[in-house]
Amino acid sequence: MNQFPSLRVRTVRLEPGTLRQLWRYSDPHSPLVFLRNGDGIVGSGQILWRREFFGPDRIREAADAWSKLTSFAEVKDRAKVPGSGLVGFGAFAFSENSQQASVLIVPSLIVGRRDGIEFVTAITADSTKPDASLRDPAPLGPDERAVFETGEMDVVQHQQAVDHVVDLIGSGVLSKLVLARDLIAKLPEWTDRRHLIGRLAETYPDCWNYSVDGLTGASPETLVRVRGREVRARVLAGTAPRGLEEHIDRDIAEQLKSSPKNQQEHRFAVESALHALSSLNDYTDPGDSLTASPEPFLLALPNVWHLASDIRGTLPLDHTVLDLVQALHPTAAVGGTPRKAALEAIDRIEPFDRRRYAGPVGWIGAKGDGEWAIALRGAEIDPDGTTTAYAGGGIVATSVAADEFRETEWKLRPLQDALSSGSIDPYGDALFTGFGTGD
Ligand SMILES: C=C(O[C@H]1C=CC=C(C(=O)O)[C@@H]1O)C(=O)O
Repeated sequence: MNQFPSLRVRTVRLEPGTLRQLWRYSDPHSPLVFLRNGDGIVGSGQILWRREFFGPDRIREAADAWSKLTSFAEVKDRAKVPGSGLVGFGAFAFSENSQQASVLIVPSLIVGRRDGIEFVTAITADSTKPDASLRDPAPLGPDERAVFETGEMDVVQHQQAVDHVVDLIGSGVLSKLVLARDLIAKLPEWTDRRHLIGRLAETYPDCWNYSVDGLTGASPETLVRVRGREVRARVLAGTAPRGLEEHIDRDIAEQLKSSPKNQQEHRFAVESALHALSSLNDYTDPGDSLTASPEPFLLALPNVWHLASDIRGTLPLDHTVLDLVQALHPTAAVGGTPRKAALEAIDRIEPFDRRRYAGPVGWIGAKGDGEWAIALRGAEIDPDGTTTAYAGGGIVATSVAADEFRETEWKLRPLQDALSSGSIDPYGDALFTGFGTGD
């Protein structure tokens, strides 16, 4: 594959209402999907360009490679909405020490929808004319389910690790650390993976339904999105389960909102995002201000409540969304505070490579715009069907190990339900009268 082929790109608009559920247009075995509320983009056809990146400079190198590739591209875009024109799908490893490749991928065909505008993008790398006609999605194949088993960290190891982190925090080395655990399953190779995405999209429509290079899930957290010069991020930290009965559910939400432990966990995450974004821009121009929600609000998902804060800012001149991804990753919603000490401790304490769990997943456009989620509530699904799901939680000084384990169970539900037998029941047995004693 030529390192930097001269891509020819054509986007045409479709008659509104032409497209079916977008995930159906993806490849059954290697879906490329980035959707929310039914809008977004799906790649298929041939992989025209794929680059892998490793190590501490993986995001910067990807940004450089993307800017070279786009400088050679000829783009005719008749839709001009986010996701139309030339787009690269990407997923980055959480840790600079990961063995897992971070990737940027350009497929030959992209189908998308945004605010009622539907489009097809065709791309060629051999100087032939791109044919932007819509192809029917492949018929759905087998829908096999998988059952999860304990991964590298069982309940006892997890609780010991939480206690250890609480001790580290007590000794003043850290203020917060996000500790994760894993589950393993085997999805039969012949399974049509679109079923999994379809179920996630149906149950968690407000989340980013993503699938890039085997990394698949439904994440509620926007790392960063850029449209023109407008920058948005949504920081999540602080979690409680949903209650089945309305009054219990409301009580749980109120307890979450007034919980000093969760508020503290949340504050660290917001501060880390604001610090990263302000490091790129001096915001001396009043039109370029950086603002965050004055206080966290409650975000309801089918399986959990979160404390959430929205951040708005302006893209510094001559920057792209990947520059912001590079600055932000990892926020203290998935790493910790202080960042460096937390990352070293995560590498030491977790007995597995996070791979791309909790890393940035999303897309970048030819002009440097794009949408990136944090790859949460998901799994790495290898080509042979080996599936590793991950979930973590923020540990602070007052964390209690048993509560932290339960929290990872709620967070594993989206993927477990979508992959295991039986119909999806996002509430499941999450009928609680409280959410722990960690305050
Ligand atoms: C690390 C995860 O969630 C993060 C995002 C929201 C709430 C979190 C928390 O309450 O700990 C985590 O910071 C995960 O889902 O694996």
